[in-house]
Amino acid sequence: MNPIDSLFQELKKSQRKAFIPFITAGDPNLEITGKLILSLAGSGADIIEIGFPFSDPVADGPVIQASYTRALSHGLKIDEILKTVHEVTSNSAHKLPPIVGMVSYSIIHRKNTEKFLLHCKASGLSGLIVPDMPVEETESIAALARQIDLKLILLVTPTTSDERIQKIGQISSGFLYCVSLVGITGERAELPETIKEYLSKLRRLTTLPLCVGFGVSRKEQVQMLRDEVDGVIVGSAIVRLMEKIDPHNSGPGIKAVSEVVMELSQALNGPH
Ligand SMILES: O=P(O)(O)OC[C@@H](O)[C@@H](O)c1c[nH]c2ccccc12
Repeated sequence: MNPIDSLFQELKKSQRKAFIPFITAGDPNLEITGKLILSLAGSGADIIEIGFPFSDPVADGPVIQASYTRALSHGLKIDEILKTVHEVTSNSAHKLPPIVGMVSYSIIHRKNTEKFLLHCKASGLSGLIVPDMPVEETESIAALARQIDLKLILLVTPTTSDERIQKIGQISSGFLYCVSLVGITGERAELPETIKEYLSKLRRLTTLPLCVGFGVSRKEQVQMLRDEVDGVIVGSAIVRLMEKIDPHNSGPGIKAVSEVVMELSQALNGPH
């Protein structure tokens, strides 16, 4: 069984929710990405989302764009990201949380799609989040992904029509990425007031686990969401701290990232 499916089954039994931190691959370098994965795994991450930096990002706010720029400034290659994931997942003495890649369709499209998906799977990724998949390509890629048991996680937003939500719900697997707001990634002081209605509408339209991302950075926001969702995704609040990691002395910077992850995952699953 795909590790994402077993995770959500286990969480459901113990009435827990998935905490999903996002980090950019290669910021400040891939060796540190490997160390961050291990550190997040020990700090309460239930799934780890790894962003594949892209020069023309989709929906990314300034914090994540800057992180992509830092990563790409050293000539980062997609194959090297997958190599790092493979090294970390195959060498770890402990069971790691499932890792999903956040990959623009443009990256997939530039490669041979089938080969790329197989390479992702063989490297130890459990799924891919593709935020900009063209509707016409979706079904064939979903079929390929299904064949090799790689989850294909698609996004819905507050402006997606009910009809489309149902369609996306049928094609997606693993979980549904529920974008909390209309806009780009980045920390927000407030989440939309209508978020609970939006989530209960999604519950009626799909049986997939619902994970909410965009704008979430505070304990109070995580606590407000925890009864409505199956998981929470946090990117910018974590990536903002990655900028401070000193590649020559990465310990303190990695610790700072992990502390935030621990705090937020405890807010998600700790006592009310
Ligand atoms: O940064 P935020 O607001 O916490 O949102 C999560 C998000 O960063 C991460 O899932 C993500 C990064 N880049 C993306 C592009 C599209 C969709 C999602 C993403």
